[in-house]
Amino acid sequence: MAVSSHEDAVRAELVRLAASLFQRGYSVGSAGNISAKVEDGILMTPTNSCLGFLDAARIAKLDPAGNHLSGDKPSKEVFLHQAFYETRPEAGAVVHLHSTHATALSCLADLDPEDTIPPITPYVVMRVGRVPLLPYVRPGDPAMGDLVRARGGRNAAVLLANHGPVVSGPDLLSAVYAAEELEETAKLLVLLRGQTVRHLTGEQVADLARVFKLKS
Ligand SMILES: O=C(O)[C@@H](O)C(=O)COP(=O)(O)O
Ligand SMILES: [Zn+2]
Repeated sequence: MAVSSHEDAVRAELVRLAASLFQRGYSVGSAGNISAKVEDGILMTPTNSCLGFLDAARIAKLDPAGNHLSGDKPSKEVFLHQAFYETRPEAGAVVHLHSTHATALSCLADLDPEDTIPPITPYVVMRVGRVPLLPYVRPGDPAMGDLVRARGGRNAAVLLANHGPVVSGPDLLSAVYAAEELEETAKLLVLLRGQTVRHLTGEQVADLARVFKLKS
């Protein structure tokens, strides 16, 4: 199958960024999966692959309807990724990790399901936005796609209960940066648990949204 130079570049970028996430401990073993749109479909990490050691030529390719076209068998979370692309036309990439602190937050029984990552710093507002908690379903369950669709594309990122974060962005680099920012903020929130925390006010969040033209 002929591969465009744009697709070649996206494959190379996916391998590079996934390895960087792995090397810095944002993923371990074969946890996590990443996808990115190309002209005629979606590239997705193969199921059971390690983000640290991807082979660009073996990355799975799906058509826009989600049918497997080439490469290794795609991640079992294909429904999750597809639901982001369906509900957020501006999404060009989706990153799912089991990064430690965001996953720790996803296991807390007293988390606000509408606002799991409250606005404690401007950058998390700018990069990630509001992050709801989606109820637990088994990894790979098509119901995960329905849960994402039920949010109607309002959120660039979600936390999967007792599982981990999922972040979308206009391109791979933006989605990876947002996933990193979400994890770092989750770390701060875990560190700050039990302390009285000053959150940004609604006005401060609105000011960021206005100045940086944020959608969610
Ligand atoms: O937690 C899981 O099992 C998946 O969500 C995951 O992170 C890795 O699954 P594959 O992408 O199918 O390897
Ligand atoms: Zn997972």
